[in-house]
Amino acid sequence: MNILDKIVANKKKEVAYSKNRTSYTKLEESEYFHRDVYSFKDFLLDENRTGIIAEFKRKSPSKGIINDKVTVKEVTTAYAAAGASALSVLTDKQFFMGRKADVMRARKLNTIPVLRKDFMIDEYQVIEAKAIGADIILLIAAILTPAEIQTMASLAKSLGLNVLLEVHNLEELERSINPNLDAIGVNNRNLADFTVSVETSFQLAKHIPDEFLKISESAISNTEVIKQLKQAGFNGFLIGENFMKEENPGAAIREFVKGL
Ligand SMILES: O=P(O)(O)OC[C@@H](O)[C@@H](O)c1c[nH]c2ccccc12
Repeated sequence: MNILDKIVANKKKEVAYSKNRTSYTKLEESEYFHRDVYSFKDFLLDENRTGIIAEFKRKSPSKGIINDKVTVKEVTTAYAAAGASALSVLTDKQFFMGRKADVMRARKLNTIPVLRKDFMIDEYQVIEAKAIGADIILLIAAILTPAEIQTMASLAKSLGLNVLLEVHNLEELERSINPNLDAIGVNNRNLADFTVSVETSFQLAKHIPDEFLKISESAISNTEVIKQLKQAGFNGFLIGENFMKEENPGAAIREFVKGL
């Protein structure tokens, strides 16, 4: 079994457990369920912001522990203050050391969009994303059928959430695209074997229709690449490790944005 299969197998169990523990009714009673959602597009295209979607990630299957010493509060507020257009917060526990409470905390402390970063396989998680305060959900083409993407994306839209579809190649892009998506993210990391190449973004850019926001995800470690990605038509840049690997991720993003 490759890592993605393991993650999905574990996620199925986790979702079954959550469904048992917290009913749909309970989720809909959450204080965050009834609220205005921040528009991903407005913040990404805001000239006063950087287009960076800055990620809070303690651990990953490819790198192991990245940083388990910092708090959601210090990191996410520093990201936002440095001009991040959105925050990405991992909620997968087993493989990324994330928690749903991390999204709730990021939501409470910040006034920019929050992406719930997880492996969505069930509509329950979409409702849950809204209930914990997320504005954006991630749908990963590699683990979902086109029909599942369609169903989860339209549910998300009906709740006012923004939808980011993640693809890794042209085949995934072509089979998965549908009008309920707001943004297409090209993952430069192959989730099945962890190899990384920003070339993936450059290659796929021209195949993404202009009505969607274009995001380049993973392995972005310098501002030169961002300039090139902008030239190629990208509006957003999802960066995790490059900031999180530092003792002070807030200082790292502040330094980084000076180069933009
Ligand atoms: O830490 P990086 O290389 O900057 O990557 C961030 C982000 O793109 C990566 O964490 C990611 C992209 N797609 C995902 C799907 C699930 C979990 C994590 C991810």
